[in-house]
Amino acid sequence: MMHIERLCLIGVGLIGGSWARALRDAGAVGEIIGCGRTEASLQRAVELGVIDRYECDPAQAVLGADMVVLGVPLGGMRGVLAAIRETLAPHAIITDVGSAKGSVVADAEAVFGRVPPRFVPGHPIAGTEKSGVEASFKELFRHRRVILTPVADTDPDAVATVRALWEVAGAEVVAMDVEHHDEVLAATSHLPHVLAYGLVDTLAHWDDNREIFQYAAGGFRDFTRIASSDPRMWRDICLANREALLTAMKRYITDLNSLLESVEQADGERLEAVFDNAKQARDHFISLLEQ
Ligand SMILES: NC(=O)C1=CN([C@@H]2O[C@H](COP(=O)(O)OP(=O)(O)OC[C@H]3O[C@@H](n4cnc5c(N)ncnc54)[C@H](O)[C@@H]3O)[C@@H](O)[C@H]2O)C=CC1
Ligand SMILES: O=C(O)C(=O)Cc1ccc(O)cc1
Repeated sequence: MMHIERLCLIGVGLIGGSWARALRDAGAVGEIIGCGRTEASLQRAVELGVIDRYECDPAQAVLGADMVVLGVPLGGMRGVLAAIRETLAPHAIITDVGSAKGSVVADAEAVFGRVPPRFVPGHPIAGTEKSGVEASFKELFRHRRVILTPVADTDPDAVATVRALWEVAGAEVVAMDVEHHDEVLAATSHLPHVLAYGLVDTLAHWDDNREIFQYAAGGFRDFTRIASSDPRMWRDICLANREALLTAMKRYITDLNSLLESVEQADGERLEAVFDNAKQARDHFISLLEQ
């Protein structure tokens, strides 16, 4: 099995913490050094056994590391890369878990002049609406997909190592190009989060006493769970994947306007046709997920 002697995790939260737990559980790592902004949460990560020790300065944290995982929000990636540039070991593999990939690739280019060959951009398509190391758990990536988006110069050995470490955590790894990743995720993840936040915000403005929320059924709860996600993280994702998100939002608005027309015109046939098509598409993809 793949073994990493010293792993440095910068940003010890839900995603980085869950991966660290899974790697440790499988015996795939020797030592895990954490790094973050708040000492109290790093201390907690040590108590939980997620990391062995921590450093508050990223430049110190990466010293001697064979692998560096960037588990910070997208808005923090560039600063962290700049901070570790001088002290990173030449053989070290770097990867990240950010929800958009074009922005991380641009950050690496800005800091290093080009994407370093041993930098493997990655994105686990798994998570929850919770944040922080307390919410992390080792099974998070089991039977979930992880997308790696290597660029032309990325070292195939580094890709193979990152792939093997996700597989240790139970994930299924696929490779995709950066632009395609950002378009697909804008449609399937970033747009739904914007819609959930937007809907809850609209209803909250509508009724300042929040009375209507008392009468919300299960469907409302299902639809809006993701509006409990971390607002700063989602601000960063929307800004990082602006172009693709804009395209997805415009498409959705066009279709929503057409639904509005159907309601306005009391066009039951058209409403039913849209709902029927949506139900078939969803039932199909859910059945694929459950296979
Ligand atoms: N939450 C989710 O469901 C998923 C999140 N992601 C991505 O994973 C990354 C991390 O997300 P989570 O683990 O959910 O967040 P989190 O909030 O649980 O963890 C992030 C950690 O990074 C630390 N941090 C923030 N800025 C930092 C900086 N400049 N330097 C060092 N540490 C810093 C925070 O204190 C926190 O401990 C984000 O880029 C996000 O887009 C990817 C897949 C799923
Ligand atoms: O909470 C949920 O269901 C999510 O959708 C989690 C999630 C958040 C961000 C990602 O980039 C990937 C997955």
